[in-house]
Amino acid sequence: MSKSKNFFDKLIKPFKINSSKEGQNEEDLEKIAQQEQKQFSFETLVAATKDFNPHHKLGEGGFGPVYKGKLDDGREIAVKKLSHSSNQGKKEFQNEAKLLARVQHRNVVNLLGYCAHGAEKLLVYEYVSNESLDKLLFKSNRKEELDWKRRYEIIGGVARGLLYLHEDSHNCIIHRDIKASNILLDEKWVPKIADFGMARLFPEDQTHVNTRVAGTNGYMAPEYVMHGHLSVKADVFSFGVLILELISGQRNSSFSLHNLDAQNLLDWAYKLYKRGKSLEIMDPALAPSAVPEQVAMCVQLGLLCTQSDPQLRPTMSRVVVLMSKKLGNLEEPTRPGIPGSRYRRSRRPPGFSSSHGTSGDSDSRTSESTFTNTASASASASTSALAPDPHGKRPMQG
Ligand SMILES: Nc1ncnc2c1ncn2[C@@H]1O[C@H](COP(=O)(O)OP(=O)(O)OP(=O)(O)O)[C@@H](O)[C@H]1O
Repeated sequence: MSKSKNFFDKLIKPFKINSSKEGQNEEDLEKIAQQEQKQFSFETLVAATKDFNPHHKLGEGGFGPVYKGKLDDGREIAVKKLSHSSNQGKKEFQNEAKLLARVQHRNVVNLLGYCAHGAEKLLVYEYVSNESLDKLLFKSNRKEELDWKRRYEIIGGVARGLLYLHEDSHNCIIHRDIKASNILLDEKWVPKIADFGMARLFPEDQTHVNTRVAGTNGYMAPEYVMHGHLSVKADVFSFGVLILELISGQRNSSFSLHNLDAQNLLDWAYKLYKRGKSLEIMDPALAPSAVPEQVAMCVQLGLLCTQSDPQLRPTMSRVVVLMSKKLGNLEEPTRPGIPGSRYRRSRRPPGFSSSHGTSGDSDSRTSESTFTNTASASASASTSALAPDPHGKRPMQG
């Protein structure tokens, strides 16, 4: 072989496809293309979860069971098997999931991809290792681990995640179900908002109002419960409830303090605030770590976010600005709205019963009985001029 031929061969070697490896390369390209599409094969998910082994089950929410899994490349994942109640077609599901997989933020659980296999629809999320906030805040004896610094950072992180969903993601996403159990914490206690975009994956059809995605006890903005008015301000309200829960360590939906002249957590916070005693709302577990000025500012912020009039509530961008500012510049909150409870699809005849109070209901999905005008409110949420997009894609204009 001549010198120049040798030189030429060396030059093109990296670009040459060895015929014996040609098939392999094609496979690799296919794999890359699949990853780009964010599509997972069903077999991959079966292998990752050991055939959806019950031991791998992390829990079961309103949309179906969630399994922990491990991909071949070592990544840990959480696979949500959507229950068959989603009546969305395969193509539509794939399109929506593909869009949602583009939503990427440090404070939002990353949707790695999806899988549509026969009737099965699955979502593949990054695995978030440190429990959901409700388990730490309300249920465990690990409450002390949530010192003030962590709680303050959680408030800030959720605010930034929501701001991203409302204003900075490709399509504006109204979450509709901000609550402690939808905030997951990673190993560094970074909060991540879970379950965003579910309204897009469980669309309402002509005959059914999918009230599952409508919200949860004690977190729902009154105008949404009563009149079906859906806007980003409904999320702001739920965020405000979350702030007050983080400070008090009390669940709003099951708030009870004897001898207190208050109907619910928000009412109690407002009364204390008016008397200049905001700090009395504080979870005793916070006593050693609290920074009083920050706690007082956050109580005020929680109250601003839960004001009855949605117009008066700050946008999430304002919340983020307020949190980064020097303390003491907040406006006076007006009276909080009465939070509503979840309402669900019901087979009962209209007018059977009505309740949307906050008393005694827990955050679990057992309150099937709540129904009536609120269901029609949800229906109007999908047609209301204030809610131009029933799937929570766009915020209320103006
Ligand atoms: N990405 C994830 N990483 C780790 N655990 C997760 C992840 N997603 C969900 N989980 C866990 O799986 C369980 C079920 O979650 P899911 O979001 O389906 O329901 P939920 O939050 O309990 O209720 P809801 O449907 O009302 O939101 C919960 O314990 C949750 O903490």
